[in-house]
Amino acid sequence: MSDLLTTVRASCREALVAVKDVSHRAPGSPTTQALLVGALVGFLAYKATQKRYRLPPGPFALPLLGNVLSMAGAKEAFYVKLRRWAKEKYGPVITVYLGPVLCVFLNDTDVATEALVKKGEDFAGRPFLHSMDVFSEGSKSIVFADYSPAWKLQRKIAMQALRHYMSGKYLEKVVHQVMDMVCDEMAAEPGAFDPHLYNSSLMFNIIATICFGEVKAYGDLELNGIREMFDKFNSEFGNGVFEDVFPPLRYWPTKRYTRIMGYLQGILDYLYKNIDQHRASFSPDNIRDLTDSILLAQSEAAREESAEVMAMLTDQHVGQTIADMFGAGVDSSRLTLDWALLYMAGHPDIQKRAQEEIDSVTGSRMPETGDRHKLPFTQAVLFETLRLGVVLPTAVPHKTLCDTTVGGYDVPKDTMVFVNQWAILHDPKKWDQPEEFRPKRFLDDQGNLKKIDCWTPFSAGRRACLGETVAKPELLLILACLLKRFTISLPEGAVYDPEYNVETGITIHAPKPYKVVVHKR
Ligand code: HEM
Repeated sequence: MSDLLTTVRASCREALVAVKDVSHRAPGSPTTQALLVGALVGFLAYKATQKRYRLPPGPFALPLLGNVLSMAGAKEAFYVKLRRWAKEKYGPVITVYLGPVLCVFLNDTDVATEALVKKGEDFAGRPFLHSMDVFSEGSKSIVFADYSPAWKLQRKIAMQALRHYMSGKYLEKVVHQVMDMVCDEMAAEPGAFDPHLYNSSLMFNIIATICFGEVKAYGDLELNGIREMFDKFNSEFGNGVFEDVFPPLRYWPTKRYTRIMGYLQGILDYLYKNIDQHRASFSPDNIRDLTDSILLAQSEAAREESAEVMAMLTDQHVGQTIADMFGAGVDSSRLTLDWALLYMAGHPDIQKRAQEEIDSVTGSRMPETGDRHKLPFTQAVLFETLRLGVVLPTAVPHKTLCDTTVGGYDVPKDTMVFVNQWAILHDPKKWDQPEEFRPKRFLDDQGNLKKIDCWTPFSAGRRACLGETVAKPELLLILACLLKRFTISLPEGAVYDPEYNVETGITIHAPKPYKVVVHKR
């Protein structure tokens, strides 16, 4: 490894000398120079790495851009292209260069399980991404922190708080309150409408109430502002930002990057305003919500733990834990609801069967969290939605913590590793007719829910979704309440088109905008 570092360092020196020379003779804009430095350093590091390791196969990488041009294109998302490459050319483990950065994509269940479960610790890191490091105030969030004692402690505390405040009767009360408001607004729609806005309002309000304790009115201006910033972030971030893969660009950022960081700063300002208000009125004898619960954990640790532990639980760690609830919890859940409503509108027979099941269990009352195990078919509808509409198609990137292997190939330490969840959950070898919406695949002959090992929308291993155990009951309750109140259909004459929106890049798998009509039941 030290040989490799020496080679890379020498290559970097050569690259810098070369760039100085180029810029001396043909001075360009700082951005051009930054790109040249990044490209040359990356190319030489690429050559050095290739010699040393038996890397997984992959497409030819251009010196300047790696494979980023393959990510562009209006027809096919990159994760779909990768599955095609895996089948036609390279097999399930593929090397791709995002600019100069070496990345490995895992495109089937077997190699993903080998990496995430069997060699869990080798693959448990998170890569350094400049944009996310700025947003997470130095990688102090659970999602973006590297594998470390600080991350473990933060994850443990957040899990305890989530179990308390995002489950059982508390969750049910919040969901019922928010759903009543949002469903009334939906019912007042005179005709067909895009449900995304309602699903977004619903999820932002639920998470904000769980975190900050107060249900906001429908159309609350502050929450709407935050929702808009999330939407703008999603529509601009797409396949990521150049600043993450070409370090010199960070000193001369692009306008898009500056806009994206502006949205993220707006979100942080909102969160810190609420957290500061909680701190000012905090009392350990009156824990009001999830934020208070995390503040309590922090104050208890301050009494009992060493300075070393407290350095892992600063005010910024607390703020970033709340940011995780919004960042990781809201988008995934609201997009899952977007897919669910589309599938329901496109499959009236399946919707009717779920409604019959819900009615038979709940009678004249609204569904409750305790009904969960009596609703296997409705749960199967949710599981199939999470499979087919896999909202985080490449999950969150991992990083190798040591030199390791997967699928018989070498993966050097510090490699960025993506798990192609979309390919795994659409794999024809594991799923019969994977493009079909068929909840029955999750039921056994007696109609009971069955466990399917390759169903991994929440990923697996050490970095698996922290929110899985709360997201499933929460989304089931929301879906059951929606189907109890409404029958959802496509507008007259509309054609069912469950296609994904290719413009959202590799980070998000969302349906193309569509409209529905709701009929009160
Ligand atoms: C439809 C709902 C959801 C889906 C499909 C989903 C999926 C995922 C996936 C695929 C990951 C990446 C795992 C990996 O790196 O291998 C993740 C991470 C994470 N999720 Fe979720 N998630 C959902 C809801 C939630 C909710 C409601 C919360 C919390 C309120 C949450 C909190 C987190 C956190 C904190 C992480 C980072 C875990 C870590 O790095 O240790 N998620 N989620």
